[in-house]
Amino acid sequence: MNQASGLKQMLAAMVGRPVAEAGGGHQAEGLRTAVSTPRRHCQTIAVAGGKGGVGKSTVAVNLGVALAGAGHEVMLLDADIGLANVDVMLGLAPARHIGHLLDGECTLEELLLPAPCGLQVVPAGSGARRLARLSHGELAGIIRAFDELARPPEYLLVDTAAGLSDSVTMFAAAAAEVILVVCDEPASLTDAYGLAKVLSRDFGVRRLRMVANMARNEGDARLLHQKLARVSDRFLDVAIEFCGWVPHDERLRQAIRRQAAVVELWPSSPSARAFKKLADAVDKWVEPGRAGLDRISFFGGRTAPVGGMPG
Ligand SMILES: Nc1ncnc2c1ncn2[C@@H]1O[C@H](COP(=O)(O)OP(=O)(O)OP(=O)(O)O)[C@@H](O)[C@H]1O
Repeated sequence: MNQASGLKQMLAAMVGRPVAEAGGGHQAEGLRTAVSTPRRHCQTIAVAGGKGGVGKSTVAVNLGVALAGAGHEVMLLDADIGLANVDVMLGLAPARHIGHLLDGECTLEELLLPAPCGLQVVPAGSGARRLARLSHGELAGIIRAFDELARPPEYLLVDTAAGLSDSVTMFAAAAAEVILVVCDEPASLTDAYGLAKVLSRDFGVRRLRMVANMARNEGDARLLHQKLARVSDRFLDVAIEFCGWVPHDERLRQAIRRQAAVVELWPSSPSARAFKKLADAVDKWVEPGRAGLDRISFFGGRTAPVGGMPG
């Protein structure tokens, strides 16, 4: 079995199964989970983009703080495992990280770090080579751990790594929604297209959202979206919807240097206003197909593909 079909079968095998039956691989067996109680609906949104440096973590952090500031319960999983930066961006000092969860040394709830406006962060851990090379079973174990939260949040944001690794595709495919963060650079567009291609072709994802980051104005942001959507409409079986834009903003850089969310530090700055608008838009997303879902599942009702992995 090649690696890709192993991943695909892992996803297919896990849809809808209780944790005990998930078969997430022996590496994930050490996961300790908290006692679960009845759960509420949770919207899971992966923030991805393919290319490094386009602003994925910036969008994930500030969207998270904006949603939390609007009164929602929000968790942010730093899924750039092994190269954590959400905790650094928010000036948090995690004592434990995902590696401890995988080793069965703590529950997911014990990992949660309080961040501004009530946001809760699941830190990724940094500098351990082992964390950068997690197996499918371990990645699946992380995803399944959220099913067992005693108190699921309203929103779970997942900040994915750069590239097209299994970790990126698995976390993105497991989320109910994926935001592609794109900026006006050829490599950002081609990498976002590459990710859209893998998610649609190999994981059956039929809708993605796009946020234009570091745009000059809404017109430019929409043009960028049109460039991506035109190609994806022609060659891929996935709709890429425009869902907002964030201007290039020096205040945002200053906030990052101060290890704070611009939304909290300078709420009236252009980027903070854009993040609040984005949070409003996200809060209006309707999920008719998934209405009534009563548990956190990255899989959120999306079926994984069956049969052979396309070449
Ligand atoms: N709208 C913006 N205005 C100004 N600077 C920005 C904006 N968005 C992001 N940046 C800057 O771009 C840099 C990269 O951002 P960020 O770390 O969020 O990217 P990333 O896509 O998560 O990168 P990686 O994949 O390497 O983790 C940061 O220094 C950040 O300050």
